[in-house]
Amino acid sequence: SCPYVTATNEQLDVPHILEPDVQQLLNANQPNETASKSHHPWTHKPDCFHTTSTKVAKTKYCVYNYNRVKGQPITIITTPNTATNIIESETLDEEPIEIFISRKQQDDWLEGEVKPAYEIVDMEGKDKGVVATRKIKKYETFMIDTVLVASDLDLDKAVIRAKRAEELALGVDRLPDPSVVRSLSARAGKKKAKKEENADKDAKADGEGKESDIEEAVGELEMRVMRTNAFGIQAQGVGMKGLFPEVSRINHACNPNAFVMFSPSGLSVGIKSYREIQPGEEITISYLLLGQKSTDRQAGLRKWGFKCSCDLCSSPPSVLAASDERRVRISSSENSLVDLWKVGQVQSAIRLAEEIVDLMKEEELESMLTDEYVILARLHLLLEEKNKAEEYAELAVEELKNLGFLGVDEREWDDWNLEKLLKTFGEAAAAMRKAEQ
Ligand SMILES: C[S@@+](CC[C@H](N)C(=O)[O-])C[C@H]1O[C@@H](n2cnc3c(N)ncnc32)[C@H](O)[C@@H]1O
Repeated sequence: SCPYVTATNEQLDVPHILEPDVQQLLNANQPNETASKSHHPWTHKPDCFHTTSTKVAKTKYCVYNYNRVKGQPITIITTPNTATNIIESETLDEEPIEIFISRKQQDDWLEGEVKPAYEIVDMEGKDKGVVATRKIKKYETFMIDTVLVASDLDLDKAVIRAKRAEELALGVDRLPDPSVVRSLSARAGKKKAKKEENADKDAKADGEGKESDIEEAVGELEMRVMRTNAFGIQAQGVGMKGLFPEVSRINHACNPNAFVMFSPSGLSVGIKSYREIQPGEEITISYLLLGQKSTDRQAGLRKWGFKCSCDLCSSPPSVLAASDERRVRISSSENSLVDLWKVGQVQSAIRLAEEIVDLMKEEELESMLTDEYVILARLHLLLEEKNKAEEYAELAVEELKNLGFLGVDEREWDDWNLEKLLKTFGEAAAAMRKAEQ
């Protein structure tokens, strides 16, 4: 299988370099002839419905259920075309473990040599969260998860809410264990607790308190779970909301200790640590692009419907202000750097890039450094300082390896040199090309 993975919460535009390989992988598989004869390979007859909004083109959507050969089942709500693309690419049966961890690690995992790294626990003010049960090494991939419910983003505009809720509920019903989804709802948990409390009271006061148990409309609970716990994914180029049973329990932090990598199909994810994590420490990822200042982060998280209480956001005002100042300086310096480059002030651009590197380190934004290293390599090349350029290229490649962007096969790491790096990379290279024009 394809060893490459991509990430969303990085600044680098890695998917670009990966595209040819991913394409190869997808084209290698022949269309499934039997798919049209019955509802095979789906486990149930797809339940289809149409656009209700007059503002968008009339489109057919269906609820598809599939029991994987390996791994967990999946519900997909999308157009027949997208569903066919997904099933024909055979990505539904990809082996996430082969994508995210090396052969050696796989053997250790399968032989039970690697202890489970985390557990899901109650978390003050955040319902549940994930904490480490052992030391997690820096850059270790310690969690692998596969999407259980995937729902086309276009549905939101195309179909009225009640219909979406009804179809979502049907899709969840058709899973072998619908409670995996339903138990993700914070309110479901509370409602259950309340019910038990009331049952107690009932026993004592003969039926009192029953009125507090108001029934919800069909699918409301599932809609809430998708809103709170699902993440954005891309499957066959289509934007979807994806519900990953375990990853969905990881809370957000603005300075997280872990991050998400997506498999080429977008349907599996690996969670990898940015730094060493101690037993008992909460595992966090960022729901946002890294590097933003606090007001922008809070605005971004409002869409998720919560106010962030992570360590950085709860730090004293002076600490938060200092962090914001550094972050604002990083982004304004990045702009100035491009301007300096444009007018050929290479020395000044280098000084600015070095300053950005220092600021990113101070802000513990090491995962954003690759771009800066690529820029520094290019700038030094302009001054014909080949050795310096190669030094920075090595730093960039090291960072990419650590973050998992170069895949898990160590044999493929060696041919990453300055030339290949500059040819293939990425957002930094594109920005520079623009500046050079
Ligand atoms: C993807 S879920 C994470 C798991 C969730 N705590 C649970 O028990 O299902 C996202 C929700 O967790 C809570 N949450 C996550 N990160 C948070 C943070 N930094 N501060 C406050 N609440 C947070 C919010 O309620 C948010 O809507």
